[in-house]
Amino acid sequence: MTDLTFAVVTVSTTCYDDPIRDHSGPALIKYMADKSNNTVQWIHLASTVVPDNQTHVKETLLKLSAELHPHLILTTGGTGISPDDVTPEATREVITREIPGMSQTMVAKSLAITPMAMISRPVCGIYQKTLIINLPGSVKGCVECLDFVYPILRHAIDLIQNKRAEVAITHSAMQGKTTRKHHSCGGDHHHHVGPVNKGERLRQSPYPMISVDDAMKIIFEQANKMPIIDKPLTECLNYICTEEVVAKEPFPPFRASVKDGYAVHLYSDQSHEQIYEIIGRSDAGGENNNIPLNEGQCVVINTGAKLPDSANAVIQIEDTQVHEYHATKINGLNEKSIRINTVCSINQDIRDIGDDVQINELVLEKNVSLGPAELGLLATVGLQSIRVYDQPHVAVLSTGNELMPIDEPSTNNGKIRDSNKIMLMSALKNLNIQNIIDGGTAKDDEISVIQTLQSAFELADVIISTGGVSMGDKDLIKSILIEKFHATIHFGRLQMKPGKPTTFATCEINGKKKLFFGLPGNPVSALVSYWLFVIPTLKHMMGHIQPHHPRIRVQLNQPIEYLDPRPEYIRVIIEWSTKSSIPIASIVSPDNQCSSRLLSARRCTGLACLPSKNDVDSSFFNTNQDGLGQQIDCLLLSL
Ligand SMILES: Nc1nc2c(c(=O)[nH]1)N[C@H]1C(S)=C(S)[C@@H](COP(=O)(O)OP(=O)(O)OC[C@H]3O[C@@H](n4cnc5c(N)ncnc54)[C@H](O)[C@@H]3O)O[C@H]1N2
Ligand code: MOO
Repeated sequence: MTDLTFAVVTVSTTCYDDPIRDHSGPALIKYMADKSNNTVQWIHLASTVVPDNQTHVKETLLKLSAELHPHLILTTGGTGISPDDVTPEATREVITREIPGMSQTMVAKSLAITPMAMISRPVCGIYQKTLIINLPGSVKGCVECLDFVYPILRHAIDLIQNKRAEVAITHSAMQGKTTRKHHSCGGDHHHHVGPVNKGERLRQSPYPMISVDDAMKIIFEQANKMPIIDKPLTECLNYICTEEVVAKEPFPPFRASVKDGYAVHLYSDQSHEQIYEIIGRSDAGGENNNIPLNEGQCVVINTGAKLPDSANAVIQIEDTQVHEYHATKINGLNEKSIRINTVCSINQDIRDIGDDVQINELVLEKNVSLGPAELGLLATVGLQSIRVYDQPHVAVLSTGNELMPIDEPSTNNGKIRDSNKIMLMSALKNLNIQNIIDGGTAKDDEISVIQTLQSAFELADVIISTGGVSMGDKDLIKSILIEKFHATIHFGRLQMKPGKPTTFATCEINGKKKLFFGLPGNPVSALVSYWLFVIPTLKHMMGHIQPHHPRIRVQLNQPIEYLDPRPEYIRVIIEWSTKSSIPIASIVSPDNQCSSRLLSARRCTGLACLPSKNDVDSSFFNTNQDGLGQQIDCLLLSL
């Protein structure tokens, strides 16, 4: 299986203004995904939307090639003949070798479908080791044209990469002969190194902005349940059990007294005077307590003690009085006989064998969280260990030269205390994660980031980092993940506020799949992303059947007057009261919920979900005169 990487650039001013309108980019990604099979796996590294601007397109192509080194870049749009169509010109500025045959094939084959192909000007060529292909802008056109050239793509890439073995195999397959030294495909077996514009920076994120729901789906496709292990009951609190448990023994295992009092053998004649002779005692856990009783005899008994087989009722001490005393104490008491002051019935205050748990009764369903009651129950029926989903090892690491440990005194040299580390490690403790690893702090240089990531990957199944995922030239996480750890970045930008640069990647280290959450550095963004994505993922891995936060309807305590283009997750404190039929959500620090301001998360118990301003009409802002705000959905984080 060969992994080949590709990126997609949509060239369209309209889509640049409103990326949701880009359908061609996603169609190309889908086409390539569908082409993955057991010999080639197409890995989508990045997508971006740029306006019809020659410099912009050129810079994007240069930076994508230089930073991500994809095998292939597909552009869609801007290949026509209107003044705005500049993709071919921009591409020509980038490529160092043109492949006219590919462009001619696309035009020739398209002509059989539409005469419009006459005015399409795609350019295909090579920059460094990346093959760049211009495709038309329409969904149908771009997919059709890609399909025309797809049959030679793999071979072209092998040639560009100078993969001699693969090239030879293709040739022999094509020509029905053994390996040839020379061939006629026009490929150059010596790879071409073009100039790298080191000084230039990508001015737009190459990562498409995807929705929170899509992000969640992607994560859940990648996150596998943990292996099942057998664990001693004493270590199983909050684990999810994977087996159904049926009682192998009854509880109580003997007839037991429900009260402190007397175990009696009742007179069969109800009219008999209710005086009972005390002939011994049965203590809880005591031995030799099966004293034979005749009618009118009893033993002193305590709650939970085994009843003599011949006892047929228990009378609580409150319903008796001493009738006669011994001169001295026997077994701690000097009572000789008692009178019962109440009407008794057979079997009263006796727990029969199996009254609480019958033999073969289901005591625990599968996939249940093991809380105190469940563990007590399992102990009751004699289990010492149980099969549960294991927990992942989770590492938390910070990035940034500005960070100093929390026990450092204040300085005036641009340093701040690392609050994210303690915040996220505590959040994991709250989730009852047992194996939390302090993954250290990476400086803003390649070597430090690589070393920190390497050790976190070795120690943990899930890695949570904060910082270094946005657009700064010191934001190294994504490129290092791709280049040094061959990670797949599943997404690198989200339609949410806060938390836009939240990144999710997977990679394989020592034969094991690792999940990487690159949370933004801003503390509130990090915490909101942790709540939204990391908690459900970890719960899912640990076997929770309902890993997602409950979604409830709340009424805001004050009206929202502005909305952001990104759906926003505002921090609220949910107040439940009998006065209102709907919980009231008080916005925490309503005047300033900026993502660096952790005060806006203080005591927060919910994330109220404000819609994007593009998804509502003006009626959203019409609230009642009662001073309260809109009714909206809210994720319940805790009570
Ligand atoms: N040109 C652009 N700049 C930024 C964008 C953008 O789209 N274009 N996005 C902004 C958004 S939104 C966020 S959120 C931040 C996230 O940036 P990073 O994840 O790369 O994080 P850093 O730049 O490393 O740090 C951001 C901020 O957080 C502080 N920080 C970092 N780590 C910690 C920590 N462990 N404890 C406390 N505080 C921490 C750091 O000092 C910075 O102030 O990017 C925007 N920029
Ligand atoms: O998305 Mo950022 O997280 O707004 O500050």
